[in-house]
Amino acid sequence: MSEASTKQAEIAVEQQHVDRVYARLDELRAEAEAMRDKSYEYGLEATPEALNERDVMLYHANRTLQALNAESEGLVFGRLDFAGGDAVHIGRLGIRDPQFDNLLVDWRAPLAAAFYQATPEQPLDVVRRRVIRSSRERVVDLSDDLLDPDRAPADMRVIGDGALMAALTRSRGDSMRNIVATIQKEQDDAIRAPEGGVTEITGGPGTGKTAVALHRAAYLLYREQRRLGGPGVLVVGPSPVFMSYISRVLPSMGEHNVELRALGEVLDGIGTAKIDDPRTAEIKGSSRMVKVLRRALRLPPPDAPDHLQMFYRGTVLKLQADELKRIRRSLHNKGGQPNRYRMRAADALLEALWQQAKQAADENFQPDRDRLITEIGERIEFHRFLVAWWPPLYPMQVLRWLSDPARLSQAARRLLSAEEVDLLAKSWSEVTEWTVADIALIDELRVLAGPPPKRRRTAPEAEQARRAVNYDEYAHVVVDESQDLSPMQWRMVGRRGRHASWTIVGDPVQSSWPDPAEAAAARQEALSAQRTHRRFTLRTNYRNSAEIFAVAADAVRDLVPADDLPVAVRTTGIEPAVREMAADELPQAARSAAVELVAAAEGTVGVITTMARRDEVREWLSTVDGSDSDRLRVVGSLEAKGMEYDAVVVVDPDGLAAESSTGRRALYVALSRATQLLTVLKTP
Ligand SMILES: Nc1ncnc2c1ncn2[C@@H]1O[C@H](COP(=O)(O)OP(=O)(O)OP(=O)(O)O)[C@@H](O)[C@H]1O
Repeated sequence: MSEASTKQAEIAVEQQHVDRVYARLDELRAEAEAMRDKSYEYGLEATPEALNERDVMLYHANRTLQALNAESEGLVFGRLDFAGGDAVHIGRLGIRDPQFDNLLVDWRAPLAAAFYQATPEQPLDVVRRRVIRSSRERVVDLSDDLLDPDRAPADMRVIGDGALMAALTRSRGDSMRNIVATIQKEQDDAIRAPEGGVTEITGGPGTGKTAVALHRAAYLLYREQRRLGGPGVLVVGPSPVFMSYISRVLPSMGEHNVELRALGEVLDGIGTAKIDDPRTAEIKGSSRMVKVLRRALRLPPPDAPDHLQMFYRGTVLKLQADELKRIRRSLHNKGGQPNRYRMRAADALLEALWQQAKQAADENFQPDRDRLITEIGERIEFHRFLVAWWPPLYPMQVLRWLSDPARLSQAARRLLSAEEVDLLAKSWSEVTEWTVADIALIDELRVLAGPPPKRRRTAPEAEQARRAVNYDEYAHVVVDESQDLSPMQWRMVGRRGRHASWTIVGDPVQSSWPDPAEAAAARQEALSAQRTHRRFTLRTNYRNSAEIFAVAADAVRDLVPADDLPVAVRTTGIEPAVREMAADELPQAARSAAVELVAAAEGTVGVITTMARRDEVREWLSTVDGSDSDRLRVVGSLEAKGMEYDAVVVVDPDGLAAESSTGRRALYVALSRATQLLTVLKTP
């Protein structure tokens, strides 16, 4: 038989199995729907037991339907043939036939582990590993690894090789795909690591850290459903664009129960993608800000009255500015959250008024302590004073007050330089939208100030149905691009995972945080409750062609040990184009490069430039064909974090390298985003 017809014959064999799986899937879907309908009938009987049973049925029916309805593309993607002659098919979920025999083994089940772990050196009883590629319900391609030729039966057919290479060469779409069919052993070790403690995964660009982190989340949800399912899993990443890029991976594996949040969206109720200039972001992210904010909360509010005067039974009682200051100080010195001791503040003022009254006592004025406290405490003008002098503190308002440089200088004494105070005050004086770095500060203030009185009561049932605002009981937290979290962001994320186990993914070489030691200390504090710490390093770059990665690596080669750079496995024979031109020719050159790459590449084209010039470059390209489609995107270097495009134009690499103290690393990130084609446009 020719090679092509052998392949067609094997495809037909697999197609038969895939058809059985889809037929069974239809049956199971019908069963789940019937169960859901039945659960509604139970509800009509309305005894507590019936309601309880209905909830359990409904929960199971909905979960099953959700899993069955998850994108069914590539449902069956693998097969293992064992030495004894048995074979199993591996897929995105587990499916049994009516006799309860395996039709499809979930990739996360122990039986499927060999699909990822078996190697020719350690075949784990596997003779042949087969990757099956489908388009909808049709099998279109196969690729085999013969792991143990000595034990293969004589008639075993082995088709092609290189499922991984084929997967890597395909153009990428708008969103990240799941990689279940081609997960590599070093990646699988990290995915299947035990749940508890901290699992840290490092590796250079394109080594699959994000893919691994997401597959690990899916794996843990499957294996530890009881522990993780209720409290939930939080995945934190750099930007909303990135979150949307990765958002389909988990649902495509049937997992919907995961909260994905960009760093600017961790706090409930506000979301932002706006990024400060590097210097301002650096100050806002520094752990010095904890003390600055603590002090800011101790300052009197901007319009606080500077004295309190009350007429009481013909006598004037007056608390002067110094006395009010002393009372404020002693209240704060007790520690704790100011919003929680508004009553204590009232008591302290009333006590001070009583001391005045006591001193003013004579034969005509014989005040009684309890009476005075009750009478003045109930007066409307006393309440008005209290609200102005010790108002409820709302985090965003407190931050906005710091746009006054005098006030900020007071809070930042000996912590921030005059230049730093100016930069911060300026950034907050122009606030139309908060920045990503502000969110961590607002969250810190929220915790330091304590909850302000509730403005509106929500109905108790509604409260129960939703997770609490700023929920912090996640059972597992995944942090992606962790090298870029500032100390303040570590505090914010750490707060949400106090009872959680962690998966932390990053690459120190790509870090844009200028003080790694400070960030490491904050991270250690966030994870201080964890005793187990396991590390995995991924060394193969699956994204870039070797030609592209060689150019990217040049940007940092003298900054880091060679061992910290991954190895790109795929060669294309296409060298990146590096073009030099006069500054005034740059707009036209950028347009031409974008047009060329849109025509040459099948998928997405990213144009990456400095944060400062991204709007300008967007303007240059606004007339290019495809600029209004999703295929062509212009982003600043920080917005490119974690992203990938089939073709990339890097505009002004020297500007990128000079834009901040970690600019060279930002350039490394920009140059390592392309899967197929890279064009670099330099000016002298
Ligand atoms: N085993 C694999 N099989 C197929 N594709 C893979 C595999 N591992 C990684 N990839 C692909 O390689 C690309 C890079 O993966 P990913 O974005 O997870 O890398 P990363 O380490 O997070 O990169 P960066 O640090 O640059 O953000 C993705 O397109 C991913 O789908």
